[in-house]
Amino acid sequence: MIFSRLILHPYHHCSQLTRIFYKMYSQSTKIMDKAFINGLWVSAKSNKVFEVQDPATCQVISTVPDMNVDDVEAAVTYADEAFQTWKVTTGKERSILLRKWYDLLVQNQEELAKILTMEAGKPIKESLGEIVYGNAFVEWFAEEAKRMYGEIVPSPVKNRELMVLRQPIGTVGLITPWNFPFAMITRKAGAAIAAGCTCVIKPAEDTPFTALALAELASLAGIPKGVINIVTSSRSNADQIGKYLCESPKVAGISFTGSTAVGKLLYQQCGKHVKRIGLELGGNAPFIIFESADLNKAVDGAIASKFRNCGQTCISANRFLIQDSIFEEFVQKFAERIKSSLIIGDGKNVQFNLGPLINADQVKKVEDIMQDAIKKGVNVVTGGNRATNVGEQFFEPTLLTNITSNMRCYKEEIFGPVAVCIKFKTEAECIDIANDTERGLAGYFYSNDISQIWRVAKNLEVGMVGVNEGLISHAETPFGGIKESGIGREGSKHGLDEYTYLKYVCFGNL
Ligand SMILES: NC(=O)c1ccc[n+]([C@@H]2O[C@H](COP(=O)([O-])OP(=O)(O)OC[C@H]3O[C@@H](n4cnc5c(N)ncnc54)[C@H](O)[C@@H]3O)[C@@H](O)[C@H]2O)c1
Ligand SMILES: O=CCCC(=O)O
Repeated sequence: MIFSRLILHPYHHCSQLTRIFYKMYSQSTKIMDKAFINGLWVSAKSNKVFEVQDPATCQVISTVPDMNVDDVEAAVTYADEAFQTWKVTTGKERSILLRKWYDLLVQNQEELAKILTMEAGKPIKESLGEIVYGNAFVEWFAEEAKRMYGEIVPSPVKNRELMVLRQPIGTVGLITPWNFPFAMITRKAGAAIAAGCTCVIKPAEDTPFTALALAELASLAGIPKGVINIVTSSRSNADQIGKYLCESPKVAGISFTGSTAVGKLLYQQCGKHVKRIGLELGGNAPFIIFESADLNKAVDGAIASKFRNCGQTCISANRFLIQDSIFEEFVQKFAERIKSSLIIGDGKNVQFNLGPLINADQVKKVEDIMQDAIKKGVNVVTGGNRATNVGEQFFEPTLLTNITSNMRCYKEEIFGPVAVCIKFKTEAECIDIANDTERGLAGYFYSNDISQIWRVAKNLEVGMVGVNEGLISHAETPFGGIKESGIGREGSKHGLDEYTYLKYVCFGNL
């Protein structure tokens, strides 16, 4: 059915997008095996490829080029060439092309969601949610492209006029994760292209297909060759590609979303060349429920925040902090909701709303964290095991109490469907626990005490706060963290800042 919809699509040839579907949904032997450089679909210079698996079935979907530093060098050269003409386009011209891209993304959103579910395992409804969310960045930056304002500064001396221009920084390297393989690209590339930059994008090895589909639609929208390039690579080549992007004089900046360890490495590599870098790294979000909270609303928020993408979200609730007077009642309601509303299975089937973990490493990480907690005396209220009856990479939605501060689940970003419930007595104690981490991405709390709401919103050491709300991300608002969760902001009117620099121009002797 999908395939016939795409045949009717007004594309002039069997597009890349169509070929991906052909493989996925008709069991054809045709494979989608190309990266996208300078407007062309290309193999790796080495001709090497690597396999990408469906995390729900562990079956190979297809192969893509396993590119290395030779390929990324070519991509950067083309992107740099394209920058020479792209940087002099007007904001309005860039806006029109971004809008065309957005329109095509919207027209293809159902198909894009299916690709996303296939490679990331996200339940299909949630994938559609990510596509809609990701598209909103392209729409937003199509509008912002026209508003890249400079400043006229009143001169403190006579005979001078002072002006501040905003200019694109150049070619940028965008390195993206597997957990939001679509929206993390549109959030970065939408802003970069709007600002007049060109991009070399390295998608995560687990999820290259949504990136390739995005490039196909960008090309159909008329975004010129070289402005968007996608370099696919296996994990083993990621470090040399990252290093090249950080060190090449033709790359003006890096934007990265992913683990704190890799973010720190890229920061170091960029530091050597004083290169611009935006980092959106791991979180360890507290989700606090105070005794004045509406517990039913808190349970809604807890489910949405904890189990979004099976817990594999940088802003997922990682530690539930619950005031002692309502601890038992909240835990009971939360456990009941987990059992009654989360249905684990292959997300291609609309009846399932909790998918697999992305890969074997992620399953092992969650299992190890669980084993450590069991050894140290945790109480498993529900779940706690791999759901091998469903598939190799599925993990039961889990709720834990009796947490102690020496457990890994107390300190680490779990990135899985495991909810950790910790009791506290006073607001001060809870703020201390919430802030007792080197991370500072998001924090959530439920309260109906207005003074407390102001105090806690201000005292949480994070870049984003949800008050009586568990889902907070929008294209219109600044996304980013403090402490070791990163630097810079994405989305919102601040999103262009990462990709522009200010140039002060002094007109003298007038
Ligand atoms: N902040 C987030 O949204 C986010 C996303 C993914 C993973 N994580 C965290 O990271 C943990 C591990 O996941 P992961 O290993 O896939 O994340 P990762 O940081 O290793 O991977 C993210 C991206 O970085 C690339 N990469 C890896 N090593 C690189 C290097 N040396 N130089 C340049 N690029 C490199 C990967 O190929 C991928 O594209 C997760 O358990 C989770 O805690 C966070
Ligand atoms: O996990 C990273 C991104 C999540 C979001 O944008 O809400």
